[in-house]
Amino acid sequence: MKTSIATVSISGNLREKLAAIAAAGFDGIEIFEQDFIADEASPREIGNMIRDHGLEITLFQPFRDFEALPEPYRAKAFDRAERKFDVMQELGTDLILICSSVHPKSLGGIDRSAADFHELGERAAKRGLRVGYEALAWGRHIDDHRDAWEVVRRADHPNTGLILDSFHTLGRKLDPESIRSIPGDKIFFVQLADAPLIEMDLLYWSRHFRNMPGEGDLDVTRFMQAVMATGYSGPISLEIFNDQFRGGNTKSIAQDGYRSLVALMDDVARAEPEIDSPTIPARAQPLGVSFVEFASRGDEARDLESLLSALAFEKVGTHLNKAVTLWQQGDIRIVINEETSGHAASMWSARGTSVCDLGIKVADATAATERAKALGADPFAQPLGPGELPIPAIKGLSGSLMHLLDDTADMDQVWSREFASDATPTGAGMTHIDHLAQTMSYDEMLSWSLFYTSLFDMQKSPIADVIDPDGLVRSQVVETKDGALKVTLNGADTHRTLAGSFLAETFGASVQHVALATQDIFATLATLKERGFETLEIPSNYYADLTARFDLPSGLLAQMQQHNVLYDQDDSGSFFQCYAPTTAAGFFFEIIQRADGYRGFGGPNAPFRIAAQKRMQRPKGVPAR
Ligand SMILES: O=C(O)c1ccc(O)c(O)c1
Ligand SMILES: [Mg+2]
Repeated sequence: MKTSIATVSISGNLREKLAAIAAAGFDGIEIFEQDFIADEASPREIGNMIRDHGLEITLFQPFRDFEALPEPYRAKAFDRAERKFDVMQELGTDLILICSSVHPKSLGGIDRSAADFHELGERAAKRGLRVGYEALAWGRHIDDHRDAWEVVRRADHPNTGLILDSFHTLGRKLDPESIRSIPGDKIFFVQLADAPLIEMDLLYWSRHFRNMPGEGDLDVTRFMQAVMATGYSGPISLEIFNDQFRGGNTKSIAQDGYRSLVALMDDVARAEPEIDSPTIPARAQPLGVSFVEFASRGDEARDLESLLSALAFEKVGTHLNKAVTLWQQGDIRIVINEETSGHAASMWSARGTSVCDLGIKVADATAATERAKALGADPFAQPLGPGELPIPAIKGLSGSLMHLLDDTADMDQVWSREFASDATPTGAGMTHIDHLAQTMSYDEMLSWSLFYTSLFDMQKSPIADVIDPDGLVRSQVVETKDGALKVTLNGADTHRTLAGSFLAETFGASVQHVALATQDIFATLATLKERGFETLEIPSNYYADLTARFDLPSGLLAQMQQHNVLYDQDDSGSFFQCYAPTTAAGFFFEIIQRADGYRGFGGPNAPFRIAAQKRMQRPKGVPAR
């Protein structure tokens, strides 16, 4: 099946768009009229340029306000169509999209429209062209794909067909099952878009908020299942009108698009096994975080080591061949990489001390890597030194790296083999990494949530607002059903927020905090206190408010206040959390205890935590700004 994307979906001029679309792996483009009118080359030259990129022009669009007009408008509409046919022949494409009319003079009437489409089909046939009719969700008389199909059916011309667009069907809450009764050969083209569920005017929603399948809340998979059931075999094409994407990174938005299409078609094949069979491995099941690796150097590395020591981590090994050390507590492994060449070195040069690599444990690392590659991720490999194990890795987003580990091929022995370490120090009782918190610019949140949910069997939560004293941060949880891997994505709009200043300090690093789980936070903190560990100070106002919000025993409250522990409670259980001081760049560790199956992340405490961290970062006596 051919993949395609509309040129409106990404930013840049036509040439930049073509390069990015071809590089991402698409077979073709829907060319938007504006995109080629704005270019200085002739339609013929543009057509050749597109083909030189190895791309096909799957569709020319849009053509508006054509059908059911009275004279003299009707004749004019046919003349306009003939002019567009000229352009299409120059460009070298045979299909035009005609969207349902919003013209104030349009008379409507299924048979009137059908007659117009019969005649247009006849004129198109003379030139070897085809016309496709799409119901805009806000069309004046036709706003439902079922009515558009009735027009096409009655037009009864081999060169006139239907165009389906998931947004117009799902955005209007029309049942996509109704597509199953349309003959597949009369569907000339299929456009796909998702969108977040927000109550607003349909036209405005469609033109500004569409996003890639899987990034929003519409059931695009079910829509596509119905399309495939008809026997449709034409291109599947993304048509995404989105303000962020129009201003985003051309290359990475195109890559997101390709990733979303591959994941969608895999979902469709798995949901409709009678129609298609999957061709790529299923989403990988993450089993947890195997390691977090920091790129660091010199004094910065010593500072990080002091922080880890204060948190009762032990240095349990040094790498066979490299300037890399392993720090451990329970099942938590922190790797400090001070190599002067390779990935960590370049990350350190660009970003200073920051997380440069994540190890994710999965059931089958080879299958997970295969899936990642099929979704467009680049595999990553560095030359292996003597005694080193080949562990598959992929490049993530924004320069990040992810290793995928399983228990085969001796991968579980990497620590003993490469670091001569079999120790499992208990330290202060922290057992495993509960979650990772990634910071990014707000614009990158969709890319990251798609990255995780398309590669792994993980679900995303709705986006929540977190109030920073200096701005808003948007936060979203991406996690497995069983909670084995939990990642929070935090999107910053301004550099003045804590998250935003971390991004600026580290030039786009991603993991800003790592949450470490303990079964008994007070025992852990008592041990850490003996080692001179100091937690982030929480003001007494917070504890006064806790007393008002929850019915807590006074002994517990005093204990929390003594250790600067924050508390949350909901239907799922209760939660204790406390924070280590932030590093110079703004990275920090959090220590948490979940009780009675609490599933949240202490969201209500975030504004107080952020305010406290900002106070701690600011030298005393210096005003905020
Ligand atoms: O917003 C529009 O006008 C518009 C134009 C062409 C399309 O294919 C579409 O889905 C919407
Ligand atoms: Mg459309």
